[in-house]
Amino acid sequence: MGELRCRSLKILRDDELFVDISFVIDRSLALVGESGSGKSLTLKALLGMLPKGFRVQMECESDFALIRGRTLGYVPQNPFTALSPLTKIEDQWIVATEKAAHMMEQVGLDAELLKRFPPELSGGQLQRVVIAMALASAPKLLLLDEPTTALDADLRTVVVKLLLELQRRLEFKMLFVTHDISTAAKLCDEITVIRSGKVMESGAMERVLSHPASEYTKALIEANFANREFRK
Ligand SMILES: Nc1ncnc2c1ncn2[C@@H]1O[C@H](COP(=O)(O)OP(=O)(O)OP(=O)(O)O)[C@@H](O)[C@H]1O
Repeated sequence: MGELRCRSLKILRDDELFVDISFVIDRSLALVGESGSGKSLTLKALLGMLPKGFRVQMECESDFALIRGRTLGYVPQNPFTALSPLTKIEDQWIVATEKAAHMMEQVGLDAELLKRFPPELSGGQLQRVVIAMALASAPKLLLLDEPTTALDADLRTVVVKLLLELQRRLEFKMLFVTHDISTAAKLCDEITVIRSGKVMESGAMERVLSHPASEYTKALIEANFANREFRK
């Protein structure tokens, strides 16, 4: 599968330009930036889910079309709010329902959990359910919106390991949107740093983390790794 190359992705509302970036996703790209930098808008633009009043101008090339629920899987930010608490999980499974039990097993869950209501599952289990749902249509690209920030550090590590293992098995690309550089570093090969809707720098994860080209990236890395056990 070839790369997804977005030479230009612009998001506007009236004449105001919110996002104006370019990026390439080969295997896995982390789009990193502070709150309000335009990460969620970018994901929503790719998914065709921009809020009312916003429009996108996109020049992207890939050997697959971008279709939500088919070639694009989406893992939202918070597993606790992603599903309705009052409906059994099996009744919230919309795409590829025949694969629900199989996908639950793929993410290491007992298919019996499909019969439960979301509040009867732990945060980690819920996150796995949401990932299983997103992968049920065998997407070419999985879009992840800070999927681990609502989880504690141990669970975050488990989810990252699971995603890497699933990627090896199922061969999808990942676009991981986050302000958490340490998790991004564990999950992605490459990184694009954005600020106020503009690219500050991009490149191989290791290179950018060890030799950031911009002061902004340097500060972001330092803030991120302060009080962390990472870099061991
Ligand atoms: N529905 C909306 N209406 C008006 N402005 C919006 C809307 N959604 C986003 N914005 C604005 O667009 C900019 C980018 O927002 P976006 O949600 O993409 O940021 P983000 O990088 O995902 O932030 P966070 O990490 O806090 O989720 C911000 O200035 C935000 O205020």
